[in-house]
Order: sequence, then C-alpha cells, then structure tokens
Amino acid sequence: MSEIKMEVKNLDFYYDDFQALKNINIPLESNKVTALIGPSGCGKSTFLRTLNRMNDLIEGSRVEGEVLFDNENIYKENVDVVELRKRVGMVFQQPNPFPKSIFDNVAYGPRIHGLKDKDKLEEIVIESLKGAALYEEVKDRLDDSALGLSGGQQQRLCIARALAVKPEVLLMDEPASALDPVATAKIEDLIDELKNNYTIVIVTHSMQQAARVSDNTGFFLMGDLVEFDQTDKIFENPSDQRTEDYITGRFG
Ligand SMILES: Nc1ncnc2c1ncn2[C@@H]1O[C@H](COP(=O)(O)OP(=O)(O)OP(=O)(O)O)[C@@H](O)[C@H]1O
Repeated sequence: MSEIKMEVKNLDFYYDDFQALKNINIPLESNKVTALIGPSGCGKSTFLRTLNRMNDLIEGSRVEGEVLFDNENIYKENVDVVELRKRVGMVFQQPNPFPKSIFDNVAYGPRIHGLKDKDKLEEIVIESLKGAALYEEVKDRLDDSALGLSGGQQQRLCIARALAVKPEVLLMDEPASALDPVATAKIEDLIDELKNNYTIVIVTHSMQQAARVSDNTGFFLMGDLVEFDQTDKIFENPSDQRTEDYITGRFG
C-alpha cells in the first residue's frame, strides 16, 4: 500500500437515533481512487460527507470515531472546518454551476479566500480549467454564462471550481450519473488524470464505473462496510458472499 492520506477509524454516524454508519474502518491511499459502492441507502453519501464534515450542517447528526487526515483527527476540537473543506473538496451528482460567468465560477473559491490579484486569479482559473480538461472548449468564452455549457461541461467546470482552491483530496458523489455516456467517459478519463495530483474518493452506482476508475473499493450494506480491498480483488474474487451477490446483480 502506498502512503495513506486519510484514515477512517471506528467511525459511527447517527441521524438522531438512526445509526447510518457502523464502525467503519477505511484507509484512503494517496494518489489513488477509492470507490464506494452498495445499494441505495447503505450510507455511501453519508460516509463521503464525513470526510470533510459536510454532515456537520445536518441538525441532530452525530459522529463517533476518528478521521485522520495527514495523521490529524478532523473531528478534534478547534479544527478549522473552512480550511478543512478547502483541502478536501467536493463535487456533487448534479452539476451545480453558479449563475455567473465561466471565469467567475472558477475564481469564486480563491476570491472567497481573499485573493484579489487579477493576474494571479487568471492564472489559477486557466490552470484549473486545464486541470479539469475543459480549457480548450471554453478558452474563447470565459466571460459567457456557465449555464450555457452542456451538462458534461458544467460538471467539468464544477471540478475546475473545486481544483481552484488547491485541494489535496477530491470527494465525488456520483459525478457522472446525470451525464450521457460520452460525457461520462470524459469524466472517467479526467479522474484517471486527476489521481496523479489528488487523492480521490468516488461514490458510484455503476459497478462498471467503479471497476474502470478505481484502485480500491469499499462495499457498503445497511451502514456496514462489508468489504474493502483492491478493486480487482473485489470484482474478481470477493471474500464475502454478500459482496459477490451484489456485484453479480443478485440484489440492489
Ligand atoms: N439528512 C438525513 N436525515 C436522516 N436520515 C438520513 C439523512 N440522510 C440520509 N439519511 C438516511 O441514512 C441512510 C444512508 O443514506 P445515504 O444517503 O448515505 O445512502 P446512499 O448509500 O448514499 O444512498 P443513495 O445511493 O440512494 O444515494 C439512509 O437510510 C437514509 O435514509
């Protein structure tokens, strides 16, 4: 195993009295893609949101256990959550660009974090759009509205927006599920590129997608992590019967 970027230890998560995650232990390797699979409602998105404390915003929710990020528990007291979310960026299922220009969408994060220098902003916008494999398609219309882009372009714009604040980890919650096969293939190629520079965690309903893009896979079922292993092992020779039943389509 290569270096561990984040390590989840004995993590329990509750929505009021309902326990949505039960004693989860997962190492997230640096510069690797980790896929989270499992039937609807098993806790994949909840788990993803525990990695940058997005669940903090949900009233009545509670976390026990640890999420170590570069060996520091992100749930310990006095953690700067804004800084954490800068380092652990997120991309959602539905592309959600702001009703602003392409440029302003990508410049949004750096501006919020206080960057005013125009040349520096432009440099970051261009670099982020290139990083999201979108620059060539939009370079002549950076001042046009982001809402005029196709769904796939909008999703890559959202990835560029996430990259602009220079995160170390990227969380992706079904990033291609609203896209057609061509746009999906582009996102998958992009994920493959991005892992050179980022640690990626992706929730996906598509087992083919998990098999194509990820290095490691975790299979969740009703709040339990049933199995976590190298993706090849999970798909070719899983250890748990329930994993086998799920990947062969027997349920879910
Ligand atoms: N805000 C919330 N309040 C209460 N319960 C919630 C909340 N969000 C999710 N849950 C419950 O927690 C469990 C896990 O949900 P979660 O969305 O994490 O599953 P999932 O595996 O991502 O599902 P899907 O694949 O359908 O998105 C489900 O039983 C769900 O009903």
